[in-house]
Amino acid sequence: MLINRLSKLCLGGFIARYAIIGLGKIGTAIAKSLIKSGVDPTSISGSVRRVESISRVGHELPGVFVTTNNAEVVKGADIVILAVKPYQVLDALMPIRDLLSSDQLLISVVAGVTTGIIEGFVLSKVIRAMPNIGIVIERGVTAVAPGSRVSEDDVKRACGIFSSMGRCVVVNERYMDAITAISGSGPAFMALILEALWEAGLLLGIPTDISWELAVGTLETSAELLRFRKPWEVVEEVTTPGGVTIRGIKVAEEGSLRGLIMRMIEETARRGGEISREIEAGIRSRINN
Ligand SMILES: NC(=O)C1=CN([C@@H]2O[C@H](COP(=O)(O)OP(=O)(O)OC[C@H]3O[C@@H](n4cnc5c(N)ncnc54)[C@H](OP(=O)(O)O)[C@@H]3O)[C@@H](O)[C@H]2O)C=CC1
Ligand SMILES: O=C(O)[C@@H]1CCC=N1
Repeated sequence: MLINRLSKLCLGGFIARYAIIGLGKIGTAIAKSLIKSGVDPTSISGSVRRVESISRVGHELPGVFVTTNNAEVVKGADIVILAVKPYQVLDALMPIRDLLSSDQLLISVVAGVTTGIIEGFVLSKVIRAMPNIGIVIERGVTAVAPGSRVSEDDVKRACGIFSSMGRCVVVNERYMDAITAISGSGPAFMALILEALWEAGLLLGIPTDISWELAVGTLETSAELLRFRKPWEVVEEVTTPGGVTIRGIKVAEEGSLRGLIMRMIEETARRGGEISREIEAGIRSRINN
C-alpha cells in the first residue's frame, strides 16, 4: 500500500495518482488504457463491491491495488474516476463524501448522473465523461462536460486522459444524455446492426465465417469512407439506377429504418434523464430519513 501511494507517473506533464471506484467493465477498461498509455499500474488504486471480484481484477490488472474499501482507494489520489452503475452511486459515494477534497478531480463516467448531483454531496471538482468501450482498443470516443468547479486545466487534464484512449471532445453537459445514447451505447447498437447483416448472409446461404468477414469488413470500410464523404454521396456512388441497391433502400424506407434509429437514440437519451430524476429522488429521500 505504501509503495502504491508513493508510485507516481507523469501523464501530459502532470504527476497523477488515480483511484477508480468500480473496476467493472468500463472501470477496468479505463485502468488498462491508462496502463497502456504509460501510467505505472502501482499508481492506480481501484475498488469493487464484492470481495470475490478482487481476484478477477487482480488477474486483469496486475500491479493495481484493488480493495472493497473506497476510503482507502481515494485517500491520496489526485484523480478519482467513478465507474459504478447509476443506482450504485449513492452507496459508493455517501460513506466517503467527507474524504473527497476540493483538490481532487472526480471524473464520473456514470450514465445519467449529472455533475450537479455529485457536486451536491462532495467537495471535489467534478467532470462528467462519457467514454465508449472502444477505449479497450485505443479507439474510444469520449465526451467530457465540465462541472461548475473545474478550471480549464482540469478539463484539459480529463480530455488528455481520454485522448490517450482514442478521441475526446469537450461538450456542454446539456448534450450528455444524447451523447450517451449515440457514442456510449453506440457500440451495442452497431453490434446489433452488424449481427443482422451477418444473419442476412446466413439466410441467403453464405457460409458463417465468410458472411461474418464480409459484414465486419463492410462496416469498417463504410466507417472509413464516411470520414471523408457525406452519406448521400456514398449512397449515390453505390446505387445504380434500376439496379439492386435501390431495391433494398426502398424496403428500408418502407420500414422507416431511419425513423426507427432516431427513435432508438431518442428513447436511450430519455432514459438518461429518467436516471437523473431517480437518483435525485433517492438522494432527497436519504437526506430526509
Ligand atoms: N459499459 C460501457 O460500455 C459503459 C459504461 N458506462 C457507465 O459506467 C458505469 C459502469 O458500467 P459497467 O462497467 O458496464 O458496469 P459493471 O457492473 O461492469 O461495473 C460496476 C463496478 O462497480 C463496482 N461497484 C459497485 N458498487 C460499488 C461500491 N459501492 N464501491 C466500489 N465498487 C463498486 C462493481 O463491483 P463488483 O464487480 O464487485 O460487482 C463493478 O466492478 C455505469 O454507470 C455506466 O453508465 C459509461 C460508458 C460506457
Ligand atoms: O447502458 C448503459 O447504461 C451504459 C451507458 C453507456 C453504455 N452503457
